[in-house]
Amino acid sequence: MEKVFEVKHLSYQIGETKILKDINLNIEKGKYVTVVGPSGSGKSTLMRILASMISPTSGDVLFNGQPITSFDPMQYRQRVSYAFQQPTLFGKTVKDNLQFPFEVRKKDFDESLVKKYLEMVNLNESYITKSVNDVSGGEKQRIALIRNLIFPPEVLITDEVTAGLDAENKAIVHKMLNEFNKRGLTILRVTHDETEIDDAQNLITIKNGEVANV
Ligand SMILES: Nc1ncnc2c1ncn2[C@@H]1O[C@H](COP(=O)(O)OP(=O)(O)OP(=O)(O)O)[C@@H](O)[C@H]1O
Repeated sequence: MEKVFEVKHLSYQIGETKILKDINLNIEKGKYVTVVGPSGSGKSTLMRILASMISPTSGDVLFNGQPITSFDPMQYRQRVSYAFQQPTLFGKTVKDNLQFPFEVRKKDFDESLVKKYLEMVNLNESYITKSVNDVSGGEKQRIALIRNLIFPPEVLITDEVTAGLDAENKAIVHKMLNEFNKRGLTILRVTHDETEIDDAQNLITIKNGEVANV
């Protein structure tokens, strides 16, 4: 199997505090990997490193066989997309957010495509013109998620993106992500959700900054 990520002897520390300790792991292309572990164990830190938002103190991360440091950050972000634990919407309207993926790619806004994505996460087309102040936390999460997917990346990292959703909307997000995964998207999902953990095909457990299983 082809590896999308190879993590070798990766450590991360802040001052004297060791947050990640000698992490070694491979992520295979096309997998749906679930990352679990106690609060504060280092899951988000590891995901932020894979998303190239922070650099490890030591060790290497290869993306498609190349060090992630060798990629242009803007290009890398289009290939490896990170959906935050607490998403923020920027600008004034939902449209400002969903236009952004087109702007960074210098493409014309495609309203019908955006409407299709909104529908996928159970939001009707009227959301396009809504003010960012008038959408709920769970709606924000779903809008931020589709912002990551309008132009599908090669890898999607989701950090507890279903945490604030009710059962119906959780199921909708699961279905959407499963479909993207079936079409080839590699997904790394951080979660504390028992159902998501029970359903997981590939589990990575992080404990005290270390991989507890591979
Ligand atoms: N910028 C920072 N400065 C100081 N400590 C930090 C920083 N970032 C993370 N930490 C610490 O590193 C440890 C790991 O944090 P991290 O967010 O990676 O954990 P997590 O496993 O994702 O937790 P949770 O499940 O609660 O989201 C925690 O003890 C946290 O307090």
